[in-house]
Amino acid sequence: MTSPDSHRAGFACFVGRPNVGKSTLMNALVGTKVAITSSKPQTTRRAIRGIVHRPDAQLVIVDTPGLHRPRTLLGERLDSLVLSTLTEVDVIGFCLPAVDAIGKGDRFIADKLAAVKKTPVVAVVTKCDLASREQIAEQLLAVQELGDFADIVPVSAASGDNLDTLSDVLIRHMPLSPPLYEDGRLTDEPEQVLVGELIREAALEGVRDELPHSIAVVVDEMLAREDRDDLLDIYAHLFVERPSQKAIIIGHRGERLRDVGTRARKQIEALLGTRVYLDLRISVAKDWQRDPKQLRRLGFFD
Ligand SMILES: Nc1nc2c(ncn2[C@@H]2O[C@H](COP(=O)(O)OP(=O)(O)OP(=O)(O)O)[C@@H](O)[C@H]2O)c(=O)[nH]1
Repeated sequence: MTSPDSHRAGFACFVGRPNVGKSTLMNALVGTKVAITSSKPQTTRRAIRGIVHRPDAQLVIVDTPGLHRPRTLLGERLDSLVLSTLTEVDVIGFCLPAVDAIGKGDRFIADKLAAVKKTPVVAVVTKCDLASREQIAEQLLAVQELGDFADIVPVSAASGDNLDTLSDVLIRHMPLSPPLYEDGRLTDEPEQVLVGELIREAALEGVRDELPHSIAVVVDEMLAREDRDDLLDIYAHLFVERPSQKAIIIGHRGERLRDVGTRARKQIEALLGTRVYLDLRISVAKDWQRDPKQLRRLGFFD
């Protein structure tokens, strides 16, 4: 047993270009599915936390959206969210896939990180299961050239390789502190937000490239069915920006939307451990990404 005075606890976040494996890595560290993943870039829009509980330490992970150059109002908000997150954590994990050559996007982020002087940065070389030993070795050298990192750790979220080492390294940067959250909690994200993310994930499956950024989900209500303790009624709205997108989501005779609802419901039931009735509506919120009022309504302002 670790003595209470040597217990460490604190916050870490992962940054990196879209699609470098941040969400998958956080899920693998925490050991359950708390952030959504998909092969489409920029699926993460909220700081979702997962918590790694160990006898000697508690590591609270804040998952940040991909840091990228702002294009829309939504993009700008994401970036300011990322930058404020960076100064509030104890350590930053900068994710770079083993298989991609370091490019402009990575340098852009490295420059931003260099400006956040207070927070130590650990470079995490991700997706090592896809790379040869030589490729990994070369990438480690290339990453070393990219910036001044406290450590460089190669990992694979898919195979689980080196995840314990990564936790150790991140925890080394945590202050001495008793646990910040009660034992057994994996996430402090309100259930409603997680439910919304699962619906969005189901809606994103199989849609074309331009659509992902146009989909937002608002969970209006989650209520236990009267006289039943095994059934939860969930009322949610899917928002898209244009009528043509609405038609795509609905599909032929509503088949696609029904399918989205079924897949989302199964995921939600698995998450909450109860049966769920999901009432899913779809609406057009014209150009919501560029409209501050709509953004607020859809939950992108605090
Ligand atoms: N083979 C392999 N694939 C991985 C690994 N980690 C992530 N991936 C895949 O890479 C893709 C992107 O992963 P995400 O975790 O969604 O990436 P992200 O950086 O969170 O992406 P954004 O939310 O867009 O910022 C998904 O298809 C994952 O399955 C890994 O360790 N090995």
